[in-house]
Amino acid sequence: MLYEKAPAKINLTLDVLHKRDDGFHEVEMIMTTVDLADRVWLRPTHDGRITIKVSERYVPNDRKNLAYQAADLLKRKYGIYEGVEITLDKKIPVAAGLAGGSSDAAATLRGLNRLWHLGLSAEELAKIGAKIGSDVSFCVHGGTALAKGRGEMIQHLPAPPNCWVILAKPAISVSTADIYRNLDVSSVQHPDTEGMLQALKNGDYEKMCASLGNVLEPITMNIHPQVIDLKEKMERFGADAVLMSGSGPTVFGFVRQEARVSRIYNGLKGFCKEVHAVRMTGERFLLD
Ligand SMILES: C[C@](O)(CO)[C@H](O)COP(=O)(O)OP(=O)(O)OC[C@H]1O[C@@H](n2ccc(N)nc2=O)[C@H](O)[C@@H]1O
Ligand SMILES: Nc1ncnc2c1ncn2[C@@H]1O[C@H](COP(=O)(O)OP(=O)(O)OP(=O)(O)O)[C@@H](O)[C@H]1O
Repeated sequence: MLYEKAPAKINLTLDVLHKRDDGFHEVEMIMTTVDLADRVWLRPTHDGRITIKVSERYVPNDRKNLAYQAADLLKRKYGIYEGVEITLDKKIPVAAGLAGGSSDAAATLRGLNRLWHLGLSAEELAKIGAKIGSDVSFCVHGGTALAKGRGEMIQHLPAPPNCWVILAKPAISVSTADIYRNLDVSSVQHPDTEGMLQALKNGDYEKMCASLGNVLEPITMNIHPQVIDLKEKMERFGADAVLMSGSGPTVFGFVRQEARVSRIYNGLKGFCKEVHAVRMTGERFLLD
């Protein structure tokens, strides 16, 4: 039995440059991993099958599961006869904008690379991962990165300055495809990606807070006003800066002062079931 950690990501910036001919959007976004992680166990079996065990009600346990797709891709590509039982212990909220499914798929790729002795590099795994979803390539590497293209072109960046991150997910589900579909590319307010790159390079907390931006935020807020409400509450409770992650609906807030963390956490817990206080790990997966 082999274990892999599958951490969530947040978007420090998310910009859309244009809509491509293949229907996807050309993005430019800065992502970083946080220490809220699913746990993935891989057990070799002799029946040649891929099986998924997961207790979360809303997570599929068949080929719709992104971890299944990851195993299936590797198995076919490298002609593996062995089977594998994949057990997912979900800690990352589902359909939250935190790349939970993508990270499970990425962890499965890293784990099966070890279990099946494939000897693939992180770059090779990330390329395979891109076939499953746009966020999988980043999740294979983890850490902090600028992602371009559909999300699969990765440039590594320094870890963000140290602070607390409060994550809060309203009890609604958001379809990423719907949000992109509702985006009018000609009218987006582009975030300050350059400012964020400088903030990371210089370890500048204030500049990081000032440079947060996500072009999908107003789209999701328009459809789900609960996200506006949550962002306002987090700001009022004392977060230094607040933004929606990915296509939402999770909202995250940065806080440096320890005393404020519990105030914000407890304040939000009153009306939001899924609240977490985490750190940005900056931890990158280096494969040998
Ligand atoms: C919102 C983000 O999570 C930010 O990190 C990603 O851009 C989306 O990543 P993801 O959920 O892995 O996305 P995918 O599963 O590849 O695509 C879901 C849907 O989102 C839309 N999509 C996604 C990525 C992209 N660059 N342009 C798009 O238009 C497409 O309609 C696609 O059918
Ligand atoms: N391993 C998995 N964990 C969670 N959901 C999964 C998984 N595999 C497939 N899914 C499906 O994917 C949908 C989106 O879940 P996920 O948690 O990956 O969304 P997300 O955090 O919004 O992802 P992203 O930020 O990449 O857009 C779920 O509703 C579920 O049906």
